[in-house]
Amino acid sequence: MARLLPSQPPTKLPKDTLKVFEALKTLPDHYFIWHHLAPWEQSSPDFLIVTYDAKVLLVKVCPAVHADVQSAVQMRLFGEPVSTFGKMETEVLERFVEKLNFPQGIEVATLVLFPNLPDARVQELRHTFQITKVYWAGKELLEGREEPWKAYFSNNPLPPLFIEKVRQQFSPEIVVPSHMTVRPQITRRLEAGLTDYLLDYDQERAVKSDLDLPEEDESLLNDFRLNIINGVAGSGKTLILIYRLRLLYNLYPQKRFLVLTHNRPLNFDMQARFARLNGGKLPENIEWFTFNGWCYHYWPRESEKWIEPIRIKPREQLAEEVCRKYLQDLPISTAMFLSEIDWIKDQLPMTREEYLQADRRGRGFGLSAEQRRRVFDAFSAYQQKLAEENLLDWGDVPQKMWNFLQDGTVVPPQYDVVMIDEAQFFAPLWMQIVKKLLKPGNSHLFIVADPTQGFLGRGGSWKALGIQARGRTHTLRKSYRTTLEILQFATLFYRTRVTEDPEEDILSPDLLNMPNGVLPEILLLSSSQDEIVRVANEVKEFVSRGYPKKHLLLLHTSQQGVTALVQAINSRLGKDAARDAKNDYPGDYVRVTTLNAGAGLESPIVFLVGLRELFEQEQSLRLSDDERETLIRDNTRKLYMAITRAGQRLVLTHVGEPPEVLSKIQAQLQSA
Ligand SMILES: Nc1ncnc2c1ncn2[C@@H]1O[C@H](COP(=O)(O)OP(=O)(O)OP(=O)(O)O)[C@@H](O)[C@H]1O
Repeated sequence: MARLLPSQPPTKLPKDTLKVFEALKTLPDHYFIWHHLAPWEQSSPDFLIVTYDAKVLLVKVCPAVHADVQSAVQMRLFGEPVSTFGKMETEVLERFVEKLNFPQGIEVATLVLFPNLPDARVQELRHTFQITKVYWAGKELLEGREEPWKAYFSNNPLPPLFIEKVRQQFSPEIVVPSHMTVRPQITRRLEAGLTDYLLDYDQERAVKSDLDLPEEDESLLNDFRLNIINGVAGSGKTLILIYRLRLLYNLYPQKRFLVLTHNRPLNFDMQARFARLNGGKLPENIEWFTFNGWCYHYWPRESEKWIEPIRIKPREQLAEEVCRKYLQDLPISTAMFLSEIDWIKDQLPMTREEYLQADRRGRGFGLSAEQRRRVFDAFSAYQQKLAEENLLDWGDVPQKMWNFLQDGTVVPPQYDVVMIDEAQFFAPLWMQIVKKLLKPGNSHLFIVADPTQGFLGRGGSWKALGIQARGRTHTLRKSYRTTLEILQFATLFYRTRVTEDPEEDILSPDLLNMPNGVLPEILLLSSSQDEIVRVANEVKEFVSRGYPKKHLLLLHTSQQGVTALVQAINSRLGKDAARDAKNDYPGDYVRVTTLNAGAGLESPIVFLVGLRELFEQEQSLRLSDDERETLIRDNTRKLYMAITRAGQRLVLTHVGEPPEVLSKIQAQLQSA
């Protein structure tokens, strides 16, 4: 069967186009066929067909029936202007080819297809109307045989760059303009006048599968339609989400959309990217939130006041106090206790009994039945203390929201489409809440994630998130963001430090054909102050060499570090030369943010700063073996994510001797 994209038409097609659609499907599988989609470009051929030997045919369907022909011929006989019979379709094809502006000798064949008329009649008319370049064909072509089609393709194969140009013009919905990508330009392409890229075939499939949104009265068999994209860092997941959103929004402009992320900088970044694709506009029926931001927005303030969640330090103190009182004699540190609190709050609200029975696999440390009882008592005491002081954890926000949804205090909007980026950071409870936001019976849930960057560290999996991923998942292994050196560095770093992973969710990148670049650089500094000064100077140097400020992204392990970096850069380059990416849309400034908030961002040049803090924690003598292992795994995922933010240059800074693993990997890459 031919490969057709999309494999199902998204909207109700005119019956004749649908007939052609179905007939094209029956061609053999070495035919690649695209159906015109971009709703903002009405006047286009309906189908683009490319054979395995690079021959190309553009097809426009003409719905004319016998009666139209009769009147057209009569009009002609009486010397009246000929009706639009077949003419409009022919002109669309001619204009398309003209716009391609190919040099002489490079030809693209074109065909108007008449599914309601016999071929003999169609040829007669073509002759009468003196059509020369564009072929016309009648309904016999739809009988499902390959042979008759062959006659309409041009004789010579089209060189690949020309095929790409045809595809760019035919499918604007998958064009990646140069300002939307960090992928380097290739001279050969530039010489051919190609500055933009296209989504690759797998990406395009991910954008275009299951685009149909049923009408209100047509329910899907399941609650909602699910699509998951699992992809390595930089494989275009965010891009795919945005492109799919643009398509769906244009196909169904009245529907209600929700885009959720885990962190604020990514949320701003996505809105900016979408606006750029959408003529600078952010439509009102698309809502953009971080998950917590959504809860904040829909919080029922009239029944329960919003309380600003407790900050990290006082939270640790509170947990330490409780730990000392309830868990002192057990090998459970404050960090473990806090992690257990987070885990409990990530699940649907749990009673004591449910916690004692809960499946804690993948948590990194085991607890006996007695220890569980004690931990739950400590947890209850912790909750009690929070309540007494009128405080709240971030983890309580979704817990409360769940209850509000259950008892009807909050009646949430019902979205037709919910899209989640960086879903690896979503907790099971968040997913349960998301499911409640989907319009029952006819909605879409589209999820993109890179498990390597996230959730396995929290003991998660799609299953644990309540998501039936089987058969609904697309996998993307090719990274477009970064260089071979940077991706190899990230992969080696990951593999050296995390050896035993439940392999099912780990994705190995496809390193073939990746562009080369410089090796990641490791700067060693003598103090944290030196580190800030050095990085600020390096930034100044890049800017003075002409690099745009927005091409620099700095990720620091701590919020204080972020503030110090912003100040140091601004004192060198002027007010607002650097800003915390958590608070703003991307602009012409150096983005600085915490390592955690860096997920989903990217930049040609990336600095990772304050790494000592991260590695030092791992050496702490207070950690049990289990805890150390968990921490190493979490830090590794975090750093893997951070390293893969870089497009072309990566600089890591470390105060004092770097951990062996960094020097080892660098040496390994240098000798390769
Ligand atoms: N086919 C493509 N052609 C050109 N550029 C591409 C293509 N696919 C992706 N890109 C670019 O590669 C970069 C990475 O894409 P994106 O941010 O969507 O990846 P991601 O999978 O979401 O990454 P991560 O999970 O690491 O944040 C972006 O600059 C994007 O525009």
